[in-house]
Amino acid sequence: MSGIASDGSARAGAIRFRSLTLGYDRHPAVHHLDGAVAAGDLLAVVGPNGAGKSTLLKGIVGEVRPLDGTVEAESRSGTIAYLPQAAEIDRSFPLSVLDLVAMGLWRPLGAWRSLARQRARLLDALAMVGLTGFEDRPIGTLSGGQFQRALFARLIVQDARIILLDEPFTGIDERTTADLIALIRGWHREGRTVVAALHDLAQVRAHFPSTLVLARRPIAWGPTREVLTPPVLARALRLSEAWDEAAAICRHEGHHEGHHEAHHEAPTPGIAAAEPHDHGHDHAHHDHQGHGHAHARHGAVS
Ligand SMILES: Nc1ncnc2c1ncn2[C@@H]1O[C@H](COP(=O)(O)OP(=O)(O)OP(=O)(O)O)[C@@H](O)[C@H]1O
Repeated sequence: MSGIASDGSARAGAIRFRSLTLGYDRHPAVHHLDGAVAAGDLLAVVGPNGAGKSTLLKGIVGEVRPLDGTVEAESRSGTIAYLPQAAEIDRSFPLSVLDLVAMGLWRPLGAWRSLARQRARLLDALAMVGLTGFEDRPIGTLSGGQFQRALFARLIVQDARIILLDEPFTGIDERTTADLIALIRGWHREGRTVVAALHDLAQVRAHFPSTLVLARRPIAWGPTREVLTPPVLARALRLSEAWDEAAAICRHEGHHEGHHEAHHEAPTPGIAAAEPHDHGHDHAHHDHQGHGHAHARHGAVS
């Protein structure tokens, strides 16, 4: 099952990008992304610093609005669980571990209506991340690894179909990382869609069947062993370094704004390369159906 309905809309658990451009103050950070994450995929998003990985996750969850194109995921209301980068989370808030995890109970009137059942569910989640006994600890007193475990417990109780993780293991000890990877693999077995921005390529190779290599725009997308090759990674780095930070949004119609080296790169042969949409900058050949855009192989799932 691809997760994409016959009308092209995203089915439960799938995420569909159509010529998606995301950015800040009209400066694109992710440029013309086409394709789909199939329901149930376990996808790593890799790329150099500033490649747009966090921005892409924020675009999926709705925190950053598209400058152009669309992103369609199952639902924005509660069915997407999102773990931001650690640096974005305020730990000084006076909250107990149990309170933090309880924030994941987004369906208070649903299956976990009774307080006793809610509490049992929270305790189960804490047990799954190895934090039994930590319920009343203020979150400010936890170690980095313990705090990350608590955040994973919150993801567990969210019970979401789509789970987005932004560098979940950065600065986290090996033991915790191994435990959290086991949880992620469990989510994959359960058929949830997991998308994680990661820097450790060995981790990606070992645990993530699919990878999207991003350098502001998609460089390659497909089975990890096919896309995580030295030429692809070198190209991602080159394109990222060549990116013009001040580039304005490159629109389908209108004049040619935002020209930069990325648009002139030739395809890397033999990979599921997502090609630049505007070789020669001939915008007249493009339209809003995405004609003229090469699609990542993975993105062509149907
Ligand atoms: N709130 C913001 N306002 C303006 N520009 C931003 C904002 N957040 C990110 N950017 C810019 O968007 C680009 C992409 O950043 P993003 O954080 O998505 O990259 P990343 O691939 O996650 O990087 P890293 O691996 O360093 O975390 C960068 O040039 C960054 O400076």
